[in-house]
Amino acid sequence: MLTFNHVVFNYSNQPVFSDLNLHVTQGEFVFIIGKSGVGKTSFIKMIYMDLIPNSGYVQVGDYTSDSIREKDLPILRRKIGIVFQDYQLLNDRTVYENLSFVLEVVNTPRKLIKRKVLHALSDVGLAHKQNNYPDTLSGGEKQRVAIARAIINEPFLVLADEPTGNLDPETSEEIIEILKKINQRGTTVILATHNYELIRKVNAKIIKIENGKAVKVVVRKKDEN
Ligand SMILES: Nc1ncnc2c1ncn2[C@@H]1O[C@H](COP(=O)(O)OP(=O)(O)OP(=O)(O)O)[C@@H](O)[C@H]1O
Repeated sequence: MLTFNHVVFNYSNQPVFSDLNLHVTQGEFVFIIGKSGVGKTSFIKMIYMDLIPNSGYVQVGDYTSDSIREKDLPILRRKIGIVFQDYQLLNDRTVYENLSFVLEVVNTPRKLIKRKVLHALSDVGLAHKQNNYPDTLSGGEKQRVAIARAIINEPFLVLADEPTGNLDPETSEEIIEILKKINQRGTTVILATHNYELIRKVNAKIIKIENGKAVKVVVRKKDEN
């Protein structure tokens, strides 16, 4: 489903990945950890092919970074849901409109839009806030709207870049629970964080980025003795 094969990546004069290799299969929950500046955001951007390796390749579903065509990028990105630390909601649109917008741009019939928006909002427990504007929501609620937006096109993969970075520990746990629920339906979830507390809360594969490479990590879970 996702492969990084001998990926080398540098910004103009900043080396980031020297030989990154990893494989994720459909349905996995994967944490990408590593200290600040190690390249977690760059890693996520390589998955939706906003960044392309200098050498090696990234394969995502049916697409490979060294052969993907410009016109295929929107098709790939429609199949991937992305959640950011700062939510990236449209503040001049209601919660409903933030979600319906995503479906309108792909010409979804109006009747289906309503059904899908309400379904996605009830998945994150926010159907009752559909007419609110983002600035009337808490940080946790904003992130739940962002997750609803990410899953509305039924992606095979959800990428979350530090999704709990602006949230308190309890709210962070709620966000992780929602992502777990999405994962249990078969959607692959890849979550990048430097919050090592989070990783004890889910039975997940943990990959640490270190010195430009990916290293698998085994962590004892909180509920294990
Ligand atoms: N557009 C850019 N141009 C040049 N260097 C960049 C650019 N974006 C990031 N970098 C550098 O590349 C390295 C990796 O950055 P990246 O944002 O991927 O790390 P990160 O692990 O996500 O960090 P954080 O946890 O602090 O967000 C850092 O040293 C950063 O300064």
